[in-house]
Amino acid sequence: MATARVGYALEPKKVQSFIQPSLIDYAKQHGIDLVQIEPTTPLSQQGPFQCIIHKLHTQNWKKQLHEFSNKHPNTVIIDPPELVSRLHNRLTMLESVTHLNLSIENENFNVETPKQVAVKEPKSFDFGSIEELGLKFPVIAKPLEANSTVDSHTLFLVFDFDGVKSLNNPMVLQEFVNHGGVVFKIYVAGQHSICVKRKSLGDISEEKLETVKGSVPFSQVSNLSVQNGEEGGSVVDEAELPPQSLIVELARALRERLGLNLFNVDVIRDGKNPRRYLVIDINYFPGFAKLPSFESFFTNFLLDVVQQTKTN
Ligand SMILES: O=P(O)(O)O[C@@H]1[C@@H](OP(=O)(O)O)[C@H](OP(=O)(O)O)[C@H](O)[C@H](OP(=O)(O)O)[C@H]1OP(=O)(O)O
Ligand SMILES: Nc1ncnc2c1ncn2[C@@H]1O[C@H](COP(=O)(O)OP(=O)(O)O)[C@@H](O)[C@H]1O
Ligand SMILES: [Mg+2]
Ligand SMILES: [Mg+2]
Repeated sequence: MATARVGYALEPKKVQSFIQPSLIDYAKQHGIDLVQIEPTTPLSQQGPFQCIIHKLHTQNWKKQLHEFSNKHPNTVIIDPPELVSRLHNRLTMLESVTHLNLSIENENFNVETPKQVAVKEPKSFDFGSIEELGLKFPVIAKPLEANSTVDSHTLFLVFDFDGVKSLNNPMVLQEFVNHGGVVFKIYVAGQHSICVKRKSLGDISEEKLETVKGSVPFSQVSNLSVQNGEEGGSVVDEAELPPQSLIVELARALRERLGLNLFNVDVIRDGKNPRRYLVIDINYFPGFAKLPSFESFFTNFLLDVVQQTKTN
């Protein structure tokens, strides 16, 4: 069996967590040679590649990739950097979710995004009321830039104007939706998708809202004793997954809209309306290694890509 060379360009931390010996072995047994790309060595000296997967965003890397792709148009680049970059801003990230037309099978479900607005300078926030922005407290403040840094993952629950003013850096203020403490993560690799459940922020009661002030970074949310305590595990265990047809359709529709193959989508289910789902986050090339049978999940995707290059 001829082997296909698939190059990967990833941060060392990601190589460690993702390119596990079990993945290398499984891929090899199925005819795929996973080859590490050294970003500081010219790409042209490291080929040939049937396919390149990557999660690096430096200008130098993007330039190399562009030049390589022009010279070797048959190498499939998973995925185009200019499309990946839409996920690096929390406003453009969710644009693809608007006006998703679901099929008849799923027509009883609504898939939306929470209301949100960008606030460039929270410190000089001068709106008369949060309602003017089409929002109401509590909101969740997320750094506008989703650029893989620790800061970009530091979120805040915000309960009032003082809370908004306490924030630094451009933020997105997003409606907080009670959802029963469970987030669904739909992982997509080309035509393959899988949904897993994870613990999320607990619901915030009306009584709580009367007593909590300001803003609270996420790491401290459980200190508020919002319903996020020890029972978290069983809440997750007991939650019902979204219907499989909805998962598959959402994965397919977003893959087409985004023009991307490797991503995951964080989805919550409105606690007041079980037919209303909200997409809250989309991540490029997430932690696939956390999935059950991730070796076969990912290798099957690579096999599809390699197969397509042969038939073209
Ligand atoms: O490292 P992991 O396995 O936790 O994966 C992270 C993802 O976790 P998830 O698979 O959704 O549970 C994580 O997803 P969340 O934003 O936490 O929902 C991100 O995709 C993160 O990448 P980045 O820091 O945004 O570039 C991912 O980090 P990298 O693996 O890309 O560093
Ligand atoms: N609009 C929202 N309503 C309720 N909970 C939310 C909302 N947005 C985010 N969360 C909670 O915050 C967590 C992190 O938010 P997310 O947007 O996924 O940021 P990150 O990119 O850092 O993962 C989610 O997994 C969920 O628990
Ligand atoms: Mg997330
Ligand atoms: Mg994210």
